[in-house]
Amino acid sequence: MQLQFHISTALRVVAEAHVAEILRDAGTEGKHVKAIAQPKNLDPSKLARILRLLATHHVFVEVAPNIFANNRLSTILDTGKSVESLIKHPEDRFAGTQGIVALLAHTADDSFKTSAYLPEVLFDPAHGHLSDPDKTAFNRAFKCDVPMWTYFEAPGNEARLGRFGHAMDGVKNMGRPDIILSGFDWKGLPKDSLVVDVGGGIGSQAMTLAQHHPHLKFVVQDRAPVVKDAVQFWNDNMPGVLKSGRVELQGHDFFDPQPVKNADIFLLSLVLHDWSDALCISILQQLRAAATPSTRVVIRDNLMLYACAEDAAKGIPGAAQNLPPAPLLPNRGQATAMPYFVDMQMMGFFNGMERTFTQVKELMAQAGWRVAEVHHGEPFQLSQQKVVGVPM
Ligand SMILES: C[S@@+](CC[C@H](N)C(=O)[O-])C[C@H]1O[C@@H](n2cnc3c(N)ncnc32)[C@H](O)[C@@H]1O
Repeated sequence: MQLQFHISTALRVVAEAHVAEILRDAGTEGKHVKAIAQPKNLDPSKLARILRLLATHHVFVEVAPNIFANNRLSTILDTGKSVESLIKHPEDRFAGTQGIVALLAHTADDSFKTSAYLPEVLFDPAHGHLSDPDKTAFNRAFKCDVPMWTYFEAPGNEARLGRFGHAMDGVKNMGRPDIILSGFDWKGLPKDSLVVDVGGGIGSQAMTLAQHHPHLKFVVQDRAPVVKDAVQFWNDNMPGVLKSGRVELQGHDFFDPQPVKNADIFLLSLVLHDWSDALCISILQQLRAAATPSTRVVIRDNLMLYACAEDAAKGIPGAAQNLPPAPLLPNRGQATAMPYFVDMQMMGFFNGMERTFTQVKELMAQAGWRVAEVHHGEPFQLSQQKVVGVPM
């Protein structure tokens, strides 16, 4: 188990060497590793060992000594672009893709390096108990003293910032891409209801909602440089929608007063898990201050379960869950380990965390929101849970 990290390294190498794209037309016969290594000038004998580790895990096939072919798992690494264009225009590598390779590259690079430094931070008497977003394992790994978001926006890190935006689209496409549609009655909202996607990234979730619910309007807010990247994403996928005004992209820092005062819904999708409790309360308070009596907040994050039984909060529609019988673990064990991995990422990147329902409910109460509804969804889908709040 303790050596599994080499798989992350190997996956990053093959993704950045465009191996799946090089092998696309080679079919089941495959190609010699010398030809695979050539476009990115890698040492063929080293690349062969990396590919062999992956083939041992059924990603790629070694069809004959040093000859490798794609298989079903390795084709997930194919961006669909030509090797020539990937090499000539690395800045466009993820544009128009499903973001899954961007997600893999982000986690095998940013997350992996960060995770390696987590023990150093946890055992540091000065930093181990802090929850500041600039005193993290990420800060140690990348030798910087600003939060990850600020670091990504610094000159020279454009590729990391762009990759992160597409990686969020990858998070969506890795599971059921329309998971945002379930667990809240978007259809039942009156015509022209305004959904504000706060910290919406390039707008992956808002786009799914906009495509399925033409009666809704959207403001997608994020940090200014992210919003700049979002323009192309919307123009490519929903041409004309920005021009029509149905969707607006807005640079906004969610720690500042919320400028939209007539929102029907404030959506916080995968936002609160990035922050400590105190900072989550600040974000929720800004939304509460801008809410009308009928505004609702929809929080989409993983709702964590203990690895043992816990009394679920009673009296709230949807809060109680059907748990599996023993000897299965109450949280279904390794089969649902993904949110626990994501939790480690949040700890390393931001001093953030994935929370239990009770923890989310308490944060909301401290910011003036009452939980009205909870949706747990299907057990094996990542980040699908939704908690709906109304002003207290
Ligand atoms: C984990 S991503 C989630 C993106 C999107 N909501 C989704 O579900 O795909 C968190 C987002 O929060 C944004 N963010 C971070 N700090 C912010 C701030 N102070 N104000 C607004 N957005 C911020 C990041 O740029 C990033 O796009």
